[in-house]
Amino acid sequence: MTSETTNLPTAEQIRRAPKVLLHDHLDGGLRPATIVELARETGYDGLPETDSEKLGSWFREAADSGSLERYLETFAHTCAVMQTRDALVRVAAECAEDLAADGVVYAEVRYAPEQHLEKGLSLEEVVEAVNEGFREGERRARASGHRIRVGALLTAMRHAARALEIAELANRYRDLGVVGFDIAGAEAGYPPTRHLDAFEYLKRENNHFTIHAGEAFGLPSIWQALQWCGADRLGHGVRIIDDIQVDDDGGGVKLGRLASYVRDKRIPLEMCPTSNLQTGAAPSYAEHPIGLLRRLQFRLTVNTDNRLMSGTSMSREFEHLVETFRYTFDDMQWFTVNGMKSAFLPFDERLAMINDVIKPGYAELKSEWLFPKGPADSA
Ligand SMILES: O=c1[nH]cnc2c1ncn2[C@H]1C[C@H](O)[C@@H](CO)O1
Ligand SMILES: [Zn+2]
Repeated sequence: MTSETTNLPTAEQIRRAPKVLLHDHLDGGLRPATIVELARETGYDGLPETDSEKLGSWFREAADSGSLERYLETFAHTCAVMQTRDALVRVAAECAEDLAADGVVYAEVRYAPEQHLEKGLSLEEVVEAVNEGFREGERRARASGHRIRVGALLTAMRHAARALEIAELANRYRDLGVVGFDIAGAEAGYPPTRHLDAFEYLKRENNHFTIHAGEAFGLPSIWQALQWCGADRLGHGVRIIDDIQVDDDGGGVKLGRLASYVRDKRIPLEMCPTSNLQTGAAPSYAEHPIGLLRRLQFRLTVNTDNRLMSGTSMSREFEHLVETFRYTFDDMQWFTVNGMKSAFLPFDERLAMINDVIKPGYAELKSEWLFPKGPADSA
């Protein structure tokens, strides 16, 4: 039987659906073949594998450790091959191309400029190379029939002490390809308040930022990110589940003060399900807090985090969710509109993306069941 209610999105439809991505790391999304080539070109001899297929598997397995700290160790290899202007342009262009081919129409891609200075580039040269790559990738995507816009988020590493400098850099390149700021890296032992000066500076400049919080560490990290630092969004934020009580029979749900605040204020949560399984932040897709948080109507978005380390894509994240929770096109559209509402893009552009790109895209997909494919379609 085919009806709208039983018609779950297929993998092919999920790929064609317009998608919005707010949490994706540039140094976590390289093509394995590109890493191998760049290592050869730049003389980096530290790769654990030089066959691109084996290298891809190595990243997925090494990152699948149950610990954020071990997960983060794998980035030494990607950052090692991203130290020249040409390498950064290439990696950024391929990132935009790959996302567009996967049906992403708007993406905010983050990276830490301070991790790309080993061969003498300045912070400004790093930002300009990445921006150039994104523009090139957008052009190539258009040439192959896809439309995408990519904005950069500049990340400061939370164990380091350059956050204010990176925040100033983000502000200098505002309206020039950089749409906001973030902090990332090991969470335990490095609370966001260590970088309060950077966040206060950005607030004074009316600029936007998200903070990785509530991934490897729980509620105190989320609380600090919101109430001390003033984050616009939370990177992950899955541990907000620790402030929600569910009755044994699953019937009653009680939100604590912090969870209520997050929901009431519509704080966007950048969910990255597969990454959370790898770092141990969630035990399985079925038990991932996204299921409950979606039912409770938190402002949730779906993201990839690190496509290379997690062997994922936006489409694959949605495939897992459709399979696990039987999400429909309406659910997919809800996540996607949430993403667009939460983007660091001017309001008029967000609205136009929602009304002129996202909603028509889902309307088209939702109507396909009415027009079953015939033999002519496979010709
Ligand atoms: O999920 C994450 N949590 C904290 N830090 C992360 C995560 N994914 C990537 N990073 C780090 C490693 C990268 O080198 C850095 C900048 O993209 O951000
Ligand atoms: Zn992340």
